[in-house]
Amino acid sequence: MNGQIENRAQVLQEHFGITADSQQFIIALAGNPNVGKSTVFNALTGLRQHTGNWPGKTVDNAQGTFTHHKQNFLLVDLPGTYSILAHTVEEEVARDFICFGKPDATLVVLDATCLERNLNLALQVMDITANCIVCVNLMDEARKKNIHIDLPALERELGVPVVATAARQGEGLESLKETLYQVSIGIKQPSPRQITYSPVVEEAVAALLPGITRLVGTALNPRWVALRLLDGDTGFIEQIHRHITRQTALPLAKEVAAI
Ligand SMILES: Nc1nc2c(ncn2[C@@H]2O[C@H](COP(=O)(O)OP(=O)(O)OP(=O)(O)O)[C@@H](O)[C@H]2O)c(=O)[nH]1
Ligand SMILES: [Mg+2]
Repeated sequence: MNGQIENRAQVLQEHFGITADSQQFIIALAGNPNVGKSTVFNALTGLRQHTGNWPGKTVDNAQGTFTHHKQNFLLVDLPGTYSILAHTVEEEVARDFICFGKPDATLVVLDATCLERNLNLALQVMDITANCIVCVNLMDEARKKNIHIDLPALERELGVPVVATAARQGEGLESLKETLYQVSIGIKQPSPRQITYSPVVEEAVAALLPGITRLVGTALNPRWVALRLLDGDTGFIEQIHRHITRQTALPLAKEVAAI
């Protein structure tokens, strides 16, 4: 059972306290603090939502549903974070959900008025999952400040769908729902730009990839796992151990130690 993730509904229930039915598409909502995630979340889900805490953590959790083309979606509002390298409990929650909750798509909300800073998180999410959509929110504020964003160029550069919104005004939400639908159902297939690191890092990644692929299979993106391991992220090895298989983590740790 190496590398095979447990049944998703069971993982969602046991590890994340989320009850989802097998017909629902699950969307993770990520973004820096204060970019309008909850505004997007509220605009899409209305009153069909409930809030609580992530299991075992004093971090807020909000889940809500919406329907588009008769397809039901479960939207999960993740804590606002600048990164998902798990230096804080919020980052750990966001990373674990994107990695192990296996959402059908991850929506990264960005602030149109400070795009460059916000793109860091989008690039990290794109390293974990191909099913990523970028929502450039606060477009009304950007317009007020005479900030022009070349959305087609951004989409080309990132390799993932980009949707512009002004969520407080309800602008762009139909297009957002349609894009979430198309990516979740597979009509639209993002192909995120992959960052190339220095030759020494790339060589180490290449050395690790076969072993990691053997161990995690398709349960995680092997390149992301290699980069986390090379970064000495021992907490992540523990999470792999917790979420995937008990046999996986130890050989992984040995492979890294051998490099
Ligand atoms: N002008 C404008 N304001 C917005 C827009 N979207 C959200 N806001 C406002 O921005 C502020 C922050 O919005 P939230 O939805 O709470 O942001 P968040 O990302 O959930 O914040 P955290 O959960 O604290 O990380 C609120 O005052 C919103 O009303 C928008 O498109 N335009
Ligand atoms: Mg919020």
